[in-house]
Amino acid sequence: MATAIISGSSSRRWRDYLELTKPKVVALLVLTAWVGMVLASNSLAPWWLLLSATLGIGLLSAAAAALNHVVDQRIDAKMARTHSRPVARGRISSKQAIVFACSLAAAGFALLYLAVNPLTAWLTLLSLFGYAVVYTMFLKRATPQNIVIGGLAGAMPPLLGWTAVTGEVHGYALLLVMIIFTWTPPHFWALAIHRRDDYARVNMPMLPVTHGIDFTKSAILLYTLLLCLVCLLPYIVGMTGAIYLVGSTLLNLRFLQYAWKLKFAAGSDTAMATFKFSIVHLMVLFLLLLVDHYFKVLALYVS
Ligand code: HEM
Ligand SMILES: CC(C)=CCC/C(C)=C/CC/C(C)=C/COP(=O)(O)OP(=O)(O)O
Repeated sequence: MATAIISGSSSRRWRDYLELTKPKVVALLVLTAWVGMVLASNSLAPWWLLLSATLGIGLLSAAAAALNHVVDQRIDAKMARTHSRPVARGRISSKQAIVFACSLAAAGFALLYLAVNPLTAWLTLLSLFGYAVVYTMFLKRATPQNIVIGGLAGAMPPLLGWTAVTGEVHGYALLLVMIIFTWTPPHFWALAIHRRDDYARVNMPMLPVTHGIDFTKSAILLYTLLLCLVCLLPYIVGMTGAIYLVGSTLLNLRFLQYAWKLKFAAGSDTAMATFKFSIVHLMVLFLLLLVDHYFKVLALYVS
């Protein structure tokens, strides 16, 4: 009985620490970093480099997410979506969460610096700073453009993956960053429409609170259109081939359909459905980039 209680509570604790790291978000961030690593070269980098870069970028992203839980604990406690988070509820103290985040960050930075390269280590640390400090502590509370500007931190991983393999910043990697940067507003504002009252209650100046739901729907539609154009760029500059072009166009048309419905024929669940689709969209888009790349490399070997 006692063992069951102890193991029950230690597994709860373990899950609380895992929750601090926003594992699903970090998983998608790491996937986009992987795409940067793979597309950076026609041959696969050594396995130890890929592993160190994946772990390092993942650890620093997880640390950034944990710091966000500490900074936001008061507002998290008041919002329905976040009220049961471990720091907001007091199951993990601020001090414990900070020690946890700093340990992850130190391990991730050391791994990147020593096993990958200093450029990647510093750029990843800058992304952590951009999210945990610039976005969470300042922008989020200051302007409805918070997630547009702050979105740059979350858009960085493809560039981090690219520099991990090549040691330099390349225009192609910046195109991948631009894709995530333009994807972020429709991704977040769709959720913010659904959760508008939550954000209003804690005085967060999110776009649906400051400019209304109708304005936000127009902004989502316009950013989704912009995203369709930005997604064409990798094909136009010769970075990707026909598989990517066809696949990304189909995905973007579907995203556009969601955004159109949200603006002109929304039901009570359309905003949430759009938010959920945004995640599938980005994941499939980046998997498509991988598939397209492997076909391109295969064609090179065959010819
Ligand atoms: C400033 C930029 C961003 C903002 C403000 C934002 C906001 C959010 C919010 C509020 C949620 C809901 C979380 C929850 O319910 O616990 C969420 C979920 C999610 N976001 Fe973002 N996001 C951003 C960027 C990104 C990026 C860059 C990625 C990945 C590349 C991403 C991937 C995800 C995923 C996978 C989920 C689902 C998490 C789950 O179901 O637990 N987000 N996002
Ligand atoms: C090193 C590196 C690449 C850092 C990026 C880290 C990171 C976790 C980016 C994702 C962005 C995100 C989940 C924003 C939501 O924050 P929020 O506070 O608006 O959402 P919440 O209310 O759910 O906490």
